[in-house]
Amino acid sequence: MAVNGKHITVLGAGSWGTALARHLAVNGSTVRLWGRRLEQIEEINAFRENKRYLPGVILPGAMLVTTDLEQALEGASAVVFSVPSHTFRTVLRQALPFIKAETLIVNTAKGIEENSNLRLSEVFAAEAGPARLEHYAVLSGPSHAEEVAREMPTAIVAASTSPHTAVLAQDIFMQQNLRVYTNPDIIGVELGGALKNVIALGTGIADGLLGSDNARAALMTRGLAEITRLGIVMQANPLTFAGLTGLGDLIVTCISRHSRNRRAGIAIGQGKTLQQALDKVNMVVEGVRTTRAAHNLAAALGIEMPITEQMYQVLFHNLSPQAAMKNLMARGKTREVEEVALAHIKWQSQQGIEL
Ligand SMILES: NC(=O)C1=CN([C@@H]2O[C@H](COP(=O)(O)OP(=O)(O)OC[C@H]3O[C@@H](n4cnc5c(N)ncnc54)[C@H](O)[C@@H]3O)[C@@H](O)[C@H]2O)C=CC1
Ligand SMILES: O=C(CO)COP(=O)(O)O
Repeated sequence: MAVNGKHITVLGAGSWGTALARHLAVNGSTVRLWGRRLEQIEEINAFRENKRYLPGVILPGAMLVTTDLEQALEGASAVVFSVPSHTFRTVLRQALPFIKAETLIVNTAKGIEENSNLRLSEVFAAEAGPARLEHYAVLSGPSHAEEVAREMPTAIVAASTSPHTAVLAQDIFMQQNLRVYTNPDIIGVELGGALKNVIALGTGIADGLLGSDNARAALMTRGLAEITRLGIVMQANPLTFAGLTGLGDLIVTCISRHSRNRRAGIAIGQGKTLQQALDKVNMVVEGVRTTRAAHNLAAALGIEMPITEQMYQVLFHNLSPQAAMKNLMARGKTREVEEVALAHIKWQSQQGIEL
């Protein structure tokens, strides 16, 4: 069943939900946007603009914007979740009674659930039942809301364990200024999208502290190496981390002025506390919770993630950014790519790919 041109509901009226709702409406779908805060929804309806989260972007007049979840979801042929990852389980639970079993679900949040350390597709399977994963896709990649809403050329990925579902998600978002690729590796796509935020907080801290291009490049590249190391053990395809949802998103988040994670990191690097940095950004900074989850996952799986470890100490145990940088530079000698290359070969043989 094609979805394009039908009713699509976007849950979450923050910057990403608002930008995607606009995009889908411009792309020819009938769109409803749901947000939980009445005051904010009334303001969007009055001005056709989300002044707090996406100022300067005017929304199409025909789009229904509401706080009524049942009204938003009635008859929806696709539901796009654009809420922060730590609220995904709660919003999903509230929404599921109004969503038919065969409805396409697209999750755009980037995070790992704290405490359970579950990827969000695992949270979905736990709440909706594993059979519905067949209708579940993840949309991820380098895509700041501020630019997608202004139709800047952007390339992203729709990932699903079902090739048919990945193509359905690809079809509803694909447009002349938004190229959507498919990828069956949902594990790698979810991990790349979540873990790049930890590294972007780190490069932000280094930017705030030192303003060094060399340090930023070192953290990005070695950050990708440790993301890949964890991903391989979690059964991701190592090549996914070299793609849009890995390297691509890491680049944009570590260099963009729009990045919340980068901006929070810069504030910390300049001497602000974590709370002061979060107050300054005043939007969701996913990398903070993800740092804790990644730290716990790495410990549970016995994976070395030195940058994540230092980030964990800075964010939650008052280690100074200076000391964290010193600790990273003082690590013992090691090799660059051999372990990742060996893990890739092992992964290929596990998948039955002939070498
Ligand atoms: N902003 C961007 O450019 C992009 C964001 N994302 C991801 O999308 C997700 C949402 O991020 P943003 O829209 O940027 O966040 P945001 O900070 O702009 O907005 C968050 C929205 O979620 C709402 N919210 C908070 N708690 C809620 C709850 N319990 N129930 C319902 N709504 C709740 C807030 O009221 C607000 O409308 C995050 O996981 C982010 O990583 C992904 C790609 C791009
Ligand atoms: O994921 C994003 C861009 O692809 C958004 O990153 P920030 O949350 O750091 O703004």
